[in-house]
Amino acid sequence: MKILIKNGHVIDPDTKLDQVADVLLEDDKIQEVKENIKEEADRVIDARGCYVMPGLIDMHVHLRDPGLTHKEDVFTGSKAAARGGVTTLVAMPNTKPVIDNPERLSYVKNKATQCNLVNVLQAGAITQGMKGEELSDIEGMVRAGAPAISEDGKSVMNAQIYKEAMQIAARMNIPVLAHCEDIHMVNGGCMNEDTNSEKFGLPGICNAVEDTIVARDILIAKDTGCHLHLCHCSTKDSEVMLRLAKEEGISVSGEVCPHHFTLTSDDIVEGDTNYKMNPPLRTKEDRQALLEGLKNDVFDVISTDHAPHTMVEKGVSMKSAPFGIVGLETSVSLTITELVDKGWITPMQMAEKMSYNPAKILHLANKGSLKPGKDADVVVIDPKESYVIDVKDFVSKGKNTPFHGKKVNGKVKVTICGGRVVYEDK
Ligand SMILES: NC(=O)N[C@@H](CC(=O)O)C(=O)O
Ligand SMILES: [Zn+2]
Repeated sequence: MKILIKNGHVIDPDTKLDQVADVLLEDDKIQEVKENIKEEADRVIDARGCYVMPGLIDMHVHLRDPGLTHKEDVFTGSKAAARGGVTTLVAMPNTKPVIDNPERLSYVKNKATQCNLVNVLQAGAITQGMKGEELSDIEGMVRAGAPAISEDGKSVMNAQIYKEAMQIAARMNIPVLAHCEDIHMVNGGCMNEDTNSEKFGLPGICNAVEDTIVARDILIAKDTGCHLHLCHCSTKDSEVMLRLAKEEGISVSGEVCPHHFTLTSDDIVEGDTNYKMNPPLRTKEDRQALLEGLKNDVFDVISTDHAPHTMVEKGVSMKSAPFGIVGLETSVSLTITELVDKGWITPMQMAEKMSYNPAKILHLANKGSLKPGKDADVVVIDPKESYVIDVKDFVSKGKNTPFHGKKVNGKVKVTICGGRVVYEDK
């Protein structure tokens, strides 16, 4: 099976190629990338005017499987990923039960194999049941295929337990994906603590909730030598600390989610729980720092934190609704509209942050690259096509997004995973 992608703007951070060229895929590998490939192919894709990038890698997805499949499951989540140009995703372990042992990890792996759409990698929980008390079988889960460990949804509040986990992660050569939040300081907060929370009369979440744990986690990573990846950074001081840690040579990376670089708490529509996520939308100053940090490559990764919830669950007050919004089907458009079109990042940086860097952090040697011999995971994106985001078009079970009705530029046209077309915009 040969697929020839013709005349696209090929953007490959691995080879630094950034020009119009053709890409030939043979079976599940990249065969050749150059101008004017003459080869016969089973399928020819006209990519004129489109970016052709290595398939996107989303390091932060909640698939909700097992146990919470009314919100999402491996199949619907994989379909949403494919529609978003994502060919590899890391699923977080805050499921029911929590994925804290090799058997549960294999359940997700097997289900993903049956779905046969995108590459689903499952992160293992750091502590048993995510209770923060006893370490889970980290070695066993890594042997069963976990590319990382994470307690996402929470921080491991006991620093000694976290240190032991980081020592194991360092030994096993896997990153720790850190959700930074001092739970004692949240104190019932449901949005950022600022003039808007005062105006709405809602309890706030201060920046220190995130910042204190970012500082702590960087210092424990320094001590143990493990790679620390900071999930969903939202504050200006997270950017400062990540920058300083990198300057000091500590092995650390950080991600920003589209909602945090697009919106601030000023955008919150009173009572609309689609604006409730954790960490919360922050202030203009925080957003500005995130944009600068993305531009200057302090932040290595754009991930979605795709967090589906049902309308019923979300259809309550700001105080009692669960935190989280979906992201898989809007991240490419928001990244192009808010970052590329406004000059914050180049298309090459987009490919780095959405594919190449995640592959490096997760040690996925055959991904995030269009070099011949690498996996035939490719996304074709029309950066100029504009459209209005409509939750009715989502294939995810989750419709919880504040971006319904937003006009955006940039549309995923074709997603190819392992040499097979897994999504096509028609
Ligand atoms: N981000 C969120 O608001 N919610 C996530 C948890 C998380 O990513 O921290 C979820 O699982 O719903
Ligand atoms: Zn989180």
